[in-house]
Amino acid sequence: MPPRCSSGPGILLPFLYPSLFRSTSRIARAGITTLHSSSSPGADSSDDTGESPSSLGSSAELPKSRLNPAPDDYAISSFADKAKVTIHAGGGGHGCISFLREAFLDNGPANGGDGGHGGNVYIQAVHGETSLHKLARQRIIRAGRGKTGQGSSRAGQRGDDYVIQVPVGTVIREISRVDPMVEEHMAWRAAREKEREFNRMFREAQLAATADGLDPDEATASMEPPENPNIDKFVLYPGISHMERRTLTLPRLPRRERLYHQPSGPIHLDLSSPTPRPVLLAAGGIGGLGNPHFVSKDRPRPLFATRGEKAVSMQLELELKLLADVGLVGLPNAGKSTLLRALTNSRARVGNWAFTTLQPNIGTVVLDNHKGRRVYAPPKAQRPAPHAVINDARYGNVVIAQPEQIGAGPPPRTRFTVADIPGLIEGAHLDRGLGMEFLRHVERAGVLAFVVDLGKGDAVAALKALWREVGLYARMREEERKEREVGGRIDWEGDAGLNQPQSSFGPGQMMVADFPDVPDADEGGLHIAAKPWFVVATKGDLPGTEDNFARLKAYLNAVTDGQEEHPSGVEGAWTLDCAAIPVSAINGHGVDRIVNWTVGLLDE
Ligand SMILES: Nc1nc2c(ncn2[C@@H]2O[C@H](COP(=O)(O)OP(=O)(O)OP(=O)(O)O)[C@@H](O)[C@H]2O)c(=O)[nH]1
Ligand SMILES: [Mg+2]
Repeated sequence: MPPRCSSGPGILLPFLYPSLFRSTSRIARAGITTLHSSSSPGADSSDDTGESPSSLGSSAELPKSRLNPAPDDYAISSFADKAKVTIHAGGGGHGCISFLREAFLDNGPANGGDGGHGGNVYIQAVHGETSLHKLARQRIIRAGRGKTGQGSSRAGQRGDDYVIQVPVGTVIREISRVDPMVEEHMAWRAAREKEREFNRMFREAQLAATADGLDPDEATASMEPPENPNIDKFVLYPGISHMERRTLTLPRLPRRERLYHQPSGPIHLDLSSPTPRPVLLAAGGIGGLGNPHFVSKDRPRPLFATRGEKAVSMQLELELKLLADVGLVGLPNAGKSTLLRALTNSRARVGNWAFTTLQPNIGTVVLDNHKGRRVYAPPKAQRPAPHAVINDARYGNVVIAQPEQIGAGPPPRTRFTVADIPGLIEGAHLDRGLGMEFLRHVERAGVLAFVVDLGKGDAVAALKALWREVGLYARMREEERKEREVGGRIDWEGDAGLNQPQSSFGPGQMMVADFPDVPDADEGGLHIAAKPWFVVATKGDLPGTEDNFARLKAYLNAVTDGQEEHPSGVEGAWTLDCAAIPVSAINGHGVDRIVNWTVGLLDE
């Protein structure tokens, strides 16, 4: 069979099984030579060395190198993809009770300052953050409390806001919330009810006494009135006596507008793109009013001020779904981490046993020389069109942009990220092994790369097993999503292209993107199966793997041609060009072709 990939400049001939390649490809591939290729001499060039690939032997016989490291040669990453945090917005500071005192002025006017407002807690998704481990350790987050007002009409300082910075791709769910204002309001209603009941009984007792010819005041003297229901909302002058406190007539609380509106719960945020402005989670309490606010003709020297509002606190669950461009999916010990090391500068742990990788690793494939200049610019014809129209009923008829509005096409891709997750085993979707925990990281990858070990059994069976797990997981997630009531989907559009005027949003206010709804979940796992994918047939250097690769290749050709169904069994899954790329990651062979193929799929 002729080679499947086009042999343009920059693409080297398949090094391992040249006879198995076709000459045409349905997807135009960008011809890119990575820096890694130059740093891994001999890559894709077994002809140069004259060495037969099959004679390279197993990893044990190979000299130790960056791609065949000792088990202890790896970088420990402090990574956490889940965190539970309790956030406390800052309470408002109390108002101050104070009077002007000056020489020759004994009883000056009230001059207590207002309390400061409490700080808010915001969340913001930013590039640069990669893990939730700091939050997982921190566990409790408090915004600053508003300071109490001071004499001489000095207002208290506002509490400091707290902005939680999370990686892009974090999903935030509210588990529980305590809103003291709601509790206070309920207590106030109960106290007011008590007061009304007392007033009714008091009136009845007085009427009864008058009817019996008794002194009504004497008859009701023993009846003790309940405390003013508003008493808890005021700070009283410290020198006030118990009796004064009982007889104090407190004014109605003035109505006050909140500066920031507490978002109603339960909060569910999906920060799948960087948030240009922080999203408000918990609003701080309003500061109390100083005693000058209560001065009146009858009450020239108010001996009280109001308390600052207590603020809301809530428990949140954060879950990070890494947003890598490519997700490596494979059975344990297939060679995923070695491949990641070969593709990127990652120092993921490699070992000849299952479950070497316990946490996801992310690596970046750099396609330029770090200075913006591409090592190899893809031909213009292969670049994606500068405009795109999604004409799909599920998304509505969304016209993204017209070419004349954009002018030039998108800037050429300079890098992409690869996620290596722990190996999957049969039943991973049922939480066997470590797989399911980490499958969510590939859920959002643009392209899936199935890493299949050619030296270990039938590659087709391995691929089908992997797809089965991924497909079942996808279905499970969709059912989960269906069950969960998604209150509101928050997304951010950046500063441009908003349907709502920017000015209508105050700083830190929540903004619901004017996107069409997420397509309904009832797709039978299509949200993963519709992604472009390919197979990395690794350990091609091992002897006797050629037949296995040939079978895999034939099977994938049949899937592409529609003679075989998609390995996940999902109807309508992506089968445009199902490729298998043979590599020997441990020798750095075939890595360029993976980069090349991936860029083609990502830019599609
Ligand atoms: N001969 C050969 N051995 C390889 C190749 N790639 C990986 N290996 C070996 O296979 C073993 C497993 O490699 P890993 O990269 O740790 O495999 P993994 O898929 O990340 O494994 P888990 O993290 O356990 O899922 C190691 O001993 C590697 O040296 C290859 O291309 N050729
Ligand atoms: Mg690994």
